[in-house]
Amino acid sequence: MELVTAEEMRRIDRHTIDAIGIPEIALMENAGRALADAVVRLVRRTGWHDMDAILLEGSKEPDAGEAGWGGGKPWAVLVGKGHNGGDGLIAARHLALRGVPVRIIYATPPEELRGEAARQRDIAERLQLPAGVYAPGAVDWSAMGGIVDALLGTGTGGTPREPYAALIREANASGLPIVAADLPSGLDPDTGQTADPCIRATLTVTFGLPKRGLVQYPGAEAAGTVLVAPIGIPVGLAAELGVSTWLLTPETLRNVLDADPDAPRQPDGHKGTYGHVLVAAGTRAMSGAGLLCATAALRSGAGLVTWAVPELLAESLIGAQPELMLAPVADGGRGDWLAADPLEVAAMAARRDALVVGPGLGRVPGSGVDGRGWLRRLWEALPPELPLVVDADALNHLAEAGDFAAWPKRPDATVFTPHPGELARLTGLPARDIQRDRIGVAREYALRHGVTLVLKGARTVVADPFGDVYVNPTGNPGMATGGTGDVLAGVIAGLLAQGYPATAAAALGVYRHGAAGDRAAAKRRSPASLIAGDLLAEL
Ligand SMILES: NC(=O)C1=CN([C@@H]2O[C@H](COP(=O)(O)OP(=O)(O)OC[C@H]3O[C@@H](n4cnc5c(N)ncnc54)[C@H](O)[C@@H]3O)[C@@H](O)[C@H]2O)[C@@H](O)CC1
Ligand SMILES: [K+]
Repeated sequence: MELVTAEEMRRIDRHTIDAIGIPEIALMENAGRALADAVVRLVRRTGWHDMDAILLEGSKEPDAGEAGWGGGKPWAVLVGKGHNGGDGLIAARHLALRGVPVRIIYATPPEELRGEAARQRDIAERLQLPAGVYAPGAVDWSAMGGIVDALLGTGTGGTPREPYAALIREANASGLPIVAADLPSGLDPDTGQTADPCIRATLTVTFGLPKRGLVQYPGAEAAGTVLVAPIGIPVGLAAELGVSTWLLTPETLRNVLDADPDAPRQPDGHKGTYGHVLVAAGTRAMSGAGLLCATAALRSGAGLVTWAVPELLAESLIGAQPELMLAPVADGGRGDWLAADPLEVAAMAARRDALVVGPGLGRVPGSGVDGRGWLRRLWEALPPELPLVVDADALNHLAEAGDFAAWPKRPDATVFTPHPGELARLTGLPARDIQRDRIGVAREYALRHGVTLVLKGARTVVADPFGDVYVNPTGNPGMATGGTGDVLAGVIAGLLAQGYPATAAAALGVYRHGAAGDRAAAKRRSPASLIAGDLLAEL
């Protein structure tokens, strides 16, 4: 399923209306009706199984409670002056038709509505649906059962102005369930940034295709549960018009990335069939990072995993995970990576099917060892087609080098897995700016540097070197704990060794890693007690 910007949605709507000839009013009618249908299901508790709209992956099913929402009281339908307001007016009509009482509240004088929205205003008036114009403090919210937010949609620009802002604040403060039309008013549809104020919806019914902002935080939180309602946009039109951002679902993995998440193992396969990973990770203070990474590579299905470690550590790690092979690297008795010869690591890697470098590599501040030179020598000595995952401290070495743009390109086989702090060091942008537009920044970096970029954090973004982006819905806040990144790097390396192309390996890896985290969290009393090692058994 594609994720669209407001501009892309406008292009798709326009094409459907102008080139295909489906009248605008038909799309709007479908939208308003789907919105009403969702509200009726919450009021009547009739369930979601037979609904046309689909629950967006990563969204929880809306909970209508024991009694259903609204307790028989009218629903306040908040109407803005654009087409989003038109959707609200159509929803109000269908709610009334189905026996749910409504009160239309125009944010601005109804004379200001134009086009289709004005036509819906006139229809509502002829049907004598109760309506009034908003005045601050004049709405008795306690008399309402719920709220439909049809104030602002994809035509929003910037922070809601008055009187919208005051109305949004009152709606949020009412404590009533809010169902947003297309997106919560105040949400930036492209980036997921929320204005002050922004509607806090319990449920969002989005029309045609999900907007990017609905799956990126904090927008994902403001949207609540997201239902995607078909409104008559032809299947395949988004792809035809060049949309290149997807929600990472099993269908996306299968149909866009050709990576079947449930692919069976070959009945006659042997350990050689599934590739051999070399893990260069772990140092004296952080041997666990290497162990988690290497074990995760095994759990991802790689046939063989060799864990390279500085020689001094090797003895103490014997038997730590019996399925792993250990490869001590000469370290002059110092137990750290930067004392090891990168050419020796490259030679070891050349005989394997994938290399992951970075977890627990150490930065050795003040050691006098030049981390920048170390990583570049490794990079240049590796066979250019050898699949490579660069994680954690290796990314920091790369950032310190400062001249990565001048390094030789290895576009088909390189995956970087930074969290926002590491990407901040790589790009020189403040982490805050990265978080404000994770999709945009990740896409730009991957395109510019010819790598597959995995930007970690809630709703991990995978960007490939050709401009395609995938947003992962799996995972939970319990996974914000040391070591989960090491597990992810190992999983991706394991998939690379099995022959998945870089982007498919990265996408399948983040999807499975998040799903493993969700299964592990479900088994614990609280997700907060999750530790990285819990993920291994769930992979
Ligand atoms: N174009 C189409 O074919 C369809 C559009 N649909 C609906 O139409 C919406 C888009 O409609 P519009 O493009 O008319 O835009 P909106 O209805 O989102 O909002 C535009 C109106 O809000 C005002 N506005 C913008 N930013 C504001 C701010 N910060 N504070 C206060 N007012 C602000 C504008 O002046 C304009 O009057 C979609 O979100 C969707 O709900 C659906 O009916 C489906 C079909
Ligand atoms: K809205």
